[in-house]
Amino acid sequence: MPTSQYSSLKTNHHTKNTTKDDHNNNHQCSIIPLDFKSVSKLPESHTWELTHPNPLSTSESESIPVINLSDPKAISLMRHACENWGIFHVTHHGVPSNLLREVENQSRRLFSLPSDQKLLAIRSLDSLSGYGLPRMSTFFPKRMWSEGFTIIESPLEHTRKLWPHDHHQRDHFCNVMESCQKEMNRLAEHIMGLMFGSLGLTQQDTKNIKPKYGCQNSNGPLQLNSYPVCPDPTKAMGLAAHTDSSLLTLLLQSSTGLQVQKEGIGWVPVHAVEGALVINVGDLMQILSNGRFKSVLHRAVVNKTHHRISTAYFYGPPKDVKIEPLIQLSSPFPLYRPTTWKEYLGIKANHFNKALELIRSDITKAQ
Ligand SMILES: C=C1C[C@]23C[C@H]1CC[C@H]2[C@@]12CCC[C@@](C)(C(=O)O1)[C@H]2[C@@H]3C(=O)O
Ligand SMILES: O=C(O)CCC(=O)C(=O)O
Ligand SMILES: [Fe+2]
Repeated sequence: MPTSQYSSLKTNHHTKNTTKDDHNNNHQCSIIPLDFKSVSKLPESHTWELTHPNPLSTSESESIPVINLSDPKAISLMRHACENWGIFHVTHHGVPSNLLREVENQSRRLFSLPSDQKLLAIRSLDSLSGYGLPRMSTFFPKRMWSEGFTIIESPLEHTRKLWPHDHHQRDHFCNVMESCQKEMNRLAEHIMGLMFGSLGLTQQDTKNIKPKYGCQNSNGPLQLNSYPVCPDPTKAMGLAAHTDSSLLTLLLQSSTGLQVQKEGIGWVPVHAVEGALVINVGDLMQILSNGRFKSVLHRAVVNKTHHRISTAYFYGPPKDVKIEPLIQLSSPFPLYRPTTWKEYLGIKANHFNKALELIRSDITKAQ
């Protein structure tokens, strides 16, 4: 197992005034998902005080843009989508549909294992990979109605624990997820190129910038999310509102459940579009574009009738690469100071939604 570039990150925001035991208990509670099959009523621990009424139904002009990547207008549509929404669908993306179907099948297979078997692959205190509740769970008093499996670089370490004897299943799962990482990485790099174009960078600028991000990270983090059928969806939360730390996130959702916050409107559903992938702008892209592209606040809701699965690929720079506002976009001054993805994940682990604010450059704080 290669040492992960993120493995030294620790979450220590909840250690104040607690003993080591409290800390471990607290952490265990915030990492171990419920055995969803064993409950028929929404437990108090999973009942959120703020109920979330159905989002506004969207009229044509308010729905998330769908961009056909083979359309010559894709670049200008992308600029509009990134400035106004921070999220869009892409079609004609080149990722084989049978691979996407198989990613979902394999993910269902993993999450339908008995709870005690899944717990063999539980994420450890100081690592990002493995089975468990979303990492941001410690920031919320209530538990989310979901479980996740995070793959950092390779799924092998954890799948060995899930399927110790079934080599065939394990190899198949790993092959499918690794192909998914490769395909998603290729697509993310293509979309990054289009985004640079849409920010007004010349082809030469793009050529100079791209090698900084590319290649080394061809198997970036993959997050499998599972949202089991919920007895009382209006009082539960699948994944609480957050932005992603990545440059871009590529999401496969085969049924609707994702919602985004739109200024002046509220929560807008991102309907599943057959064959499409959802692309959202992450915090590092907001930094790189000097605030032109907004990292979008989003959440996932649950439902009463079907077990929803989603898969997110987080595209970001290699570990030592500093991300800072592009010089071409930094007039009159850069809004953010340079940071690496690794450093930023550490800040996010401690300060969650305040992380972006914390790396605003001194010059803007002095204003
Ligand atoms: C590379 C990443 C990106 C992570 C951390 C790490 C692995 C898991 C990702 C998520 C997935 C769920 C939402 C989020 C907010 C979370 O809690 O874990 C994400 C977080 C981030 O985008 O910051
Ligand atoms: O399940 C979804 O639609 C959203 C998943 C997500 O936001 C994430 O994994 O970061
Ligand atoms: Fe997300």
